[in-house]
Order: sequence, then structure tokens, then C-alpha cells
Amino acid sequence: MDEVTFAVLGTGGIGRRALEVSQHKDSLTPVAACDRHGTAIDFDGLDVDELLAATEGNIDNEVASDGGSAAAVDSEGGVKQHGEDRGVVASEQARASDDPIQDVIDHGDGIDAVLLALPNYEHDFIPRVADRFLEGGYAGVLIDVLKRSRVIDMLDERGDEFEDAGITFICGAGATPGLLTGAAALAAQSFVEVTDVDIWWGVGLKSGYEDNRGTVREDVAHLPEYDIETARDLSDAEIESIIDEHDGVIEFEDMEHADDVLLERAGVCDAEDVTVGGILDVRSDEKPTTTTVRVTGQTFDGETATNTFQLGDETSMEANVNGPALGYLKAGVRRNRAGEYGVFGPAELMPGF
Ligand SMILES: NC(=O)c1ccc[n+]([C@@H]2O[C@H](COP(=O)([O-])OP(=O)(O)OC[C@H]3O[C@@H](n4cnc5c(N)ncnc54)[C@H](O)[C@@H]3O)[C@@H](O)[C@H]2O)c1
Repeated sequence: MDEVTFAVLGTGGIGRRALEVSQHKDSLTPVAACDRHGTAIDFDGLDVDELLAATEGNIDNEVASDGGSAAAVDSEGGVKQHGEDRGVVASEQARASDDPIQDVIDHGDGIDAVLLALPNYEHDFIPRVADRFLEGGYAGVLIDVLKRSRVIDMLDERGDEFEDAGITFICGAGATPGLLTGAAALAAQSFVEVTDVDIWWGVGLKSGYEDNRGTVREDVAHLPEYDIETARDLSDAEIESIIDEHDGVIEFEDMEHADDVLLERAGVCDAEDVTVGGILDVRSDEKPTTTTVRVTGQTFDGETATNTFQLGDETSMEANVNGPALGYLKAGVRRNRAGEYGVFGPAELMPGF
């Protein structure tokens, strides 16, 4: 595949690792990265080592989505700050900006794909960011790693506009949804009818809440006592005490994960036949349980069976989100270069019996 230039919106827990993982593939050149504070752009390719070293200890994880550096400077906390500069601006390649996302849109002509590693505290935030790319005349790939089912519909509503603009939008392309949704779609190929998809994940994050604030806070919103609004309002101390109450190990059942709607829109099964749950351990890198996808169905010759897919316990959350996100990003660029525009989920990029 020819060279692919890409940008990362959000250099938090996921975005920084996406930049790092991309260094292991020759065809991927990161040319832009931003957080709420500023933007780094270099069409010769960002110096990822410098950017990661400079932002280590300066990661912005403020519980906010909109607003550039002015808003960020006014706010307290949210930055694990050990130097003078906040977030990505700690890198010598970055400049402070009042509207970092607009900086990337303004340079969109030279960017094949944009990975939205942004938080999802407001369900319409990622669709609104997509609107800005539409307004800015961007024609390329947009890809997100969002989790919530309801956001997929919001993106679908924009499908015609993406097609007219020449945008290929890949949604829900992290681990779950993402890698595991694709695995379920592949496992379904043995069956003429799929009756159940059961996704059970295990994540060990020894780096804990401090380095994974967006991911952990959004997961807390899946506990029965919370939703995205109440979880958004929790202070960092309250999140820490929820973690303490669970001794660092939190179990989730019946999560609103977009694997269900993404499998339905790909024609694999009904959304209601998909269940997602898992265990998050924020005190150990070891997975508390093996991540497993079970797809049950009937074969053409009348057998009922379950195809099972498991991730190796040694694979980290960062590997399982960012490898697939970049893989799906490249799949999106292939589609975009072939003139295929609109909204695609990870299951649609697999075989479709
Ligand atoms: N699908 C999956 O398997 C999966 C797994 C893990 C995380 N995620 C999702 O990835 C997303 C990111 O998670 P995280 O842990 O990296 O979050 P994070 O809070 O660590 O990082 C978010 C980044 O977005 C930036 N940002 C926020 N608003 C911005 C704005 N207006 N302009 C520019 N930058 C802005 C922040 O500055 C920060 O750098 C979350 O939505 C999370 O749910 C998905």
C-alpha cells in the first residue's frame, strides 16, 4: 500500500499510543496531532519519540471536550503536569491553539486519514467534530474508537453528506467495538443464522486511572448506578473512591457497546442478540479474565455450534485498541482511494455471508 498520512485528534491515553504503534509500520506517517491545548503539524512526519517523551507526564485528560487552549488554561486539574507546558504543547513540535481541531481541518488536504481519539462524554461530540470536517471541505478518512451504540445512528444520519463530500467514515474501530466486532463477523461466516454473540473482555491497566482517565470514567458510566451525565460530573477523588470500593476490579454487565448495532448493520444478527460485558482491573497489568467472543448459530446442514475467538492474555488494551484502529484506518484509506464513501463499521470490512 502507498504511503498513508494521518492525524490524531486527542493525545490522551489512546492517541499517544496510536502514534507509538504507528511507528511499527513503514506505510503510516503521522503528520498532525492535537489535544485541547495545541497542535503539532509536520508533513515530513512528526518526531513521535520527541512528542511522546515531552508529553509523558503532561497528558491532558480534562473532563471536557470543547474549547481550545484558552478554555483549558482556565480550568483546574485534568493535566498530569510536571513541566511548564500543558498537554501536547510540551512538545517542541506543537504550538498552543484556541481551536486545535480547526488547525487540523485547515491542513486536511495533506492528510489521508484522521483518527478521532477523543472522549465521548457528550454523545454528539464526535458527530459534531465530523460536522466540522464536512464544513471544512475535508475529503478523506475519519475513524473513531467510540464505544456507545447510540452514536452510530448519529453518524449514519450524516451518511449522505459524507458520501457527497468524499469522506469514508469508519466508526467503532478500537478493541470492543472494533477488533472483537470484526472477529464476531468472521466467526459468523460458518452459520446461516446467528442466534447469540457474547463478548466478554478483560483489561488490566496497571497504569490505572491517572493515565487512562477517559477510558476509566466512561467505563464507570456503565455501572448500574451511573450514566454518562452522572459519571461526567464525578470528581477525580470520587472516581478513585469508586475504584477503591471495588478493590480496583470492576465488573460490567450488559454494556451499551456498539458491537450490537455494528453487527446488525452488517447483517450478522439482530442487535438484541449481542451481549457485552467484562472486567477492568486498574491495579494490575494482568488481565482479570480472558477476552473471549462466542458466536452461536446454525449451519446450513442443521448443526448448532459456537465458534470461539480469544485474545492472548499477554496482549494489552493499548495493543488491542490501536493495532486494529490503525488497521481499520488503512482499510478505510483503501476504500476512500477506490471512491467508496459513507459510514462503515468494523464488521462491514469483513467477509459478509
Ligand atoms: N473501542 C475501544 O475498544 C476503546 C478502548 C479504550 C478507549 N476507547 C475510547 O477512546 C477515547 C479516548 O480515550 P482516552 O483514554 O485516550 O481519553 P483521554 O481523556 O486520555 O484523552 C482524550 C484526549 O482528547 C483531547 N480532547 C478533548 N477535547 C478536545 C478538543 N475539543 N480538541 C482537541 N482535543 C481534545 C484531550 O485533550 C485528550 O488529549 C474514549 O472515548 C474511550 O472510550 C475506546
